[in-house]
Amino acid sequence: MAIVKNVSRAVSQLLQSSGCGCGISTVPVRCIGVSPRQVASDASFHSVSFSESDHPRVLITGGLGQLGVGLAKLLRKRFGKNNVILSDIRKPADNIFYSGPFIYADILDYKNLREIVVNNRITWLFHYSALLSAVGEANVPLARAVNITGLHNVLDIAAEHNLRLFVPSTIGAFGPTSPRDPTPDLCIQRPRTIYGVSKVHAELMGEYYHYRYGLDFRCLRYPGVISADSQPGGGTTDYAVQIFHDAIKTGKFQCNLKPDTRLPMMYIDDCLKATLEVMEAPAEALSMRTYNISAMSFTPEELVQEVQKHVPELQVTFNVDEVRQAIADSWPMNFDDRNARRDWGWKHDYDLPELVATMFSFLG
Ligand SMILES: NC(=O)c1ccc[n+]([C@@H]2O[C@H](COP(=O)([O-])OP(=O)(O)OC[C@H]3O[C@@H](n4cnc5c(N)ncnc54)[C@H](O)[C@@H]3O)[C@@H](O)[C@H]2O)c1
Ligand SMILES: C[C@@H](O)[C@H](N)C(=O)O
Repeated sequence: MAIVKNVSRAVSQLLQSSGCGCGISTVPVRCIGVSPRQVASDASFHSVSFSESDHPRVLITGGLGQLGVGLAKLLRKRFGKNNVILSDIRKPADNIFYSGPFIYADILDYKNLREIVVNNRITWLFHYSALLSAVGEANVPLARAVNITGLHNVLDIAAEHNLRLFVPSTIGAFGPTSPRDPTPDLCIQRPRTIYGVSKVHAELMGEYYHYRYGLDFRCLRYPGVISADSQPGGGTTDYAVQIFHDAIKTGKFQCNLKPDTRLPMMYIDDCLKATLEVMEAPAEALSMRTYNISAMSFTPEELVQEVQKHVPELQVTFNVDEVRQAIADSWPMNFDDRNARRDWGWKHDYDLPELVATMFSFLG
């Protein structure tokens, strides 16, 4: 009976505690271990287990997708090649395999993931594994497993081993009842895709673990990301990458969204820069744990006009994919990222003309 009273007193203190959550590591409920995997009671609140002068030891999950290889490159430049381990369940191409440490890691295999974290003394984890919006709708059970069960494994391991954890969220975490122009950080979030639902779940679970167990959880809501040297993994914004390849290869592009569908977008370098910056930001600068980030917002029509400045002969037709269109129509048109700009100095480098010029100079 006494234990029950202590627990409920601790829980109510915890729920009443504001923003920073300092001192939560002493809350006795953590020792009792409500977490199925017994989060360690001595986990320090700001979970940096390396000294400030040391480099973090980094693991990237789902690293062979559109964003992971670029992130590994950026982090290796900053922290040293051998301090950044790229992982996935797919086989890496030769150039990736020989560019730095690569390891097999299935995020659904809790023990394997924990072993990797322990054996490699990981201190920072970037959790990129996911099924994106369009492929998620095509395979809901798999999306649920990877995006939700996988996240649970990652959260528990991160809390248990005192990791700083980055989980990307997305414009897809909003839905038709959210304000769309612009979409602020805090508003109604009722997405209608399994991808969006799993990302809202990730935001909430990460923040819950932060306040409850002191997990150093950091999250950015990415816009649609555009890159030249990596292919997107089955999202609604993929058209904005495909157009460049088709313009160069065939001079013909078939767009699967309506010409006036406005969505927030970002060049990959800005996206990865923001990711590193928020991970390096001092904890006291972060008034929130989940931030919108924004750079530009355009429609297929506007993108085509800009692309045609470089490839005037490009022929464009529209063949709307109903699933993707319905998703896009429920997403933000413009993203309000004032909090990121104020708290940790976020600033994008690429607008639409700069992005298009960069893509063409990269793709030749
Ligand atoms: N690319 C974008 O436009 C964008 C926008 C917003 C948010 N994000 C988020 O950023 C992250 C990275 O996105 P991306 O575009 O590189 O995704 P992607 O689809 O290109 O890559 C995801 C990777 O996850 C891997 N994966 C799938 N199941 C796995 C499992 N069981 N264990 C380990 N890995 C597994 C896949 O093999 C794949 O390489 C995702 O979480 C995504 O939601 C991306
Ligand atoms: C926006 C983002 O999360 C992804 N590119 C998708 O379209 O699903």
